[in-house]
Amino acid sequence: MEITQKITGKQPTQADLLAENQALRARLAYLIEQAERNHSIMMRHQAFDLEIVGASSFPELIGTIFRTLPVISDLDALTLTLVDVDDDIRTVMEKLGVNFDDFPDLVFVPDVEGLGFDLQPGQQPKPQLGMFDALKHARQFPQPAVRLQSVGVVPLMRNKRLIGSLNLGSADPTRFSPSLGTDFVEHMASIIAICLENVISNEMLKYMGLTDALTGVFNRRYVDRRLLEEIARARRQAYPVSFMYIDIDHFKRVNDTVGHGGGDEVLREVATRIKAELRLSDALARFGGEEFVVLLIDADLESAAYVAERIRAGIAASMIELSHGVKVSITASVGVSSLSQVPDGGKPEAQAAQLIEQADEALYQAKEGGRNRVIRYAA
Ligand SMILES: Nc1nc2c(ncn2[C@@H]2O[C@H](COP(=O)(O)OP(=O)(O)OP(=O)(O)O)[C@@H](O)[C@H]2O)c(=O)[nH]1
Repeated sequence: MEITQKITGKQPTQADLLAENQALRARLAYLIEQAERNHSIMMRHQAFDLEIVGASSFPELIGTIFRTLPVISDLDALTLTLVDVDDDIRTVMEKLGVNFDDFPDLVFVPDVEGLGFDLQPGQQPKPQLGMFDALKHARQFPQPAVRLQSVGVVPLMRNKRLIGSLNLGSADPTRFSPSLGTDFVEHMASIIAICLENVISNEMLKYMGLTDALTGVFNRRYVDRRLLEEIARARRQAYPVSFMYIDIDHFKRVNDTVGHGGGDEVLREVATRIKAELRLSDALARFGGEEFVVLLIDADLESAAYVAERIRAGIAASMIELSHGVKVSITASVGVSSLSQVPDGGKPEAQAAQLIEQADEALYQAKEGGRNRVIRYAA
């Protein structure tokens, strides 16, 4: 009101006051709307933060990020790049059953240079906001669904270590401009980085607890647990489950000839040869010593024995060359059993024990029968 008076030098009319009042009301309504929108964005981001903090596995976390963040942040593209030295993350996750085909927007690079930040010694990389450049951003956005115009590539840092980048894309050219403040995206990236590091560490621990350190295949704990799950599932869905006991013949002699280190190399090679004959759904484990077991899903005794024969032949097919050049000839005996041979009814624990016992019994017969052979359990 005062302003109107000063400028014009005359008393405002009622119409002036009304117009001004209306303008102020409109401005107020706009500000309220803005505040409500910001509040709603904040609430959605808070809910998102809670959701990702609560994720208990790698696929759950990645799935939540890809599903939720583009919606609450109104993005046309969202991808995540992770530094994966020596493919460790990928290998472990695949072992734990993660299917990376489910996450086409998850990109791995072998080193921090692959992230494309301008890395200066002693300085933390900064978010890069600006126009989309198909050449420069091809790695971050391998297959954008829409024509991107502007992007934000935000570093993911943990304890001053660059672990990846969060890549935000928009079809709006003004969305990510270099002059835009980066506090918000940096905050978001820091929470995502913490969650990623936690979940990856947990998955690594889980993996170590379920695998055999020497050969990298599963251990007994894993098979015991998986067997119970599969027996329960096989009962519900009525598909066959079979089990195989594989024992290297005269392994003591191998150790005596090539030493314990040489014996370890043989164990690793045997694991590789067994794996080459298996399907992704089968589980290979080392039960300790020179014994391996395989849990075959959706395979009856007949087909399990067929796979067992291929494994036996694969182990015996060629000599194993050790790192110091010595070659050793190896054979293995195999016992096979199938859940269909286990009496129905009983508890899954009892059925699992019986399935293992029957394969062990068949293995014993294979050894007795002269080794280097496959025997099916016969009641
Ligand atoms: N190198 C190596 N040897 C192992 C490991 N665990 C067990 N062994 C050896 O595996 C051998 C198993 O020997 P036995 O159980 O007597 O059986 P075998 O000599 O394979 O004879 P058959 O099974 O009857 O054909 C022993 O010499 C163990 O020391 C391991 O992790 N590394």
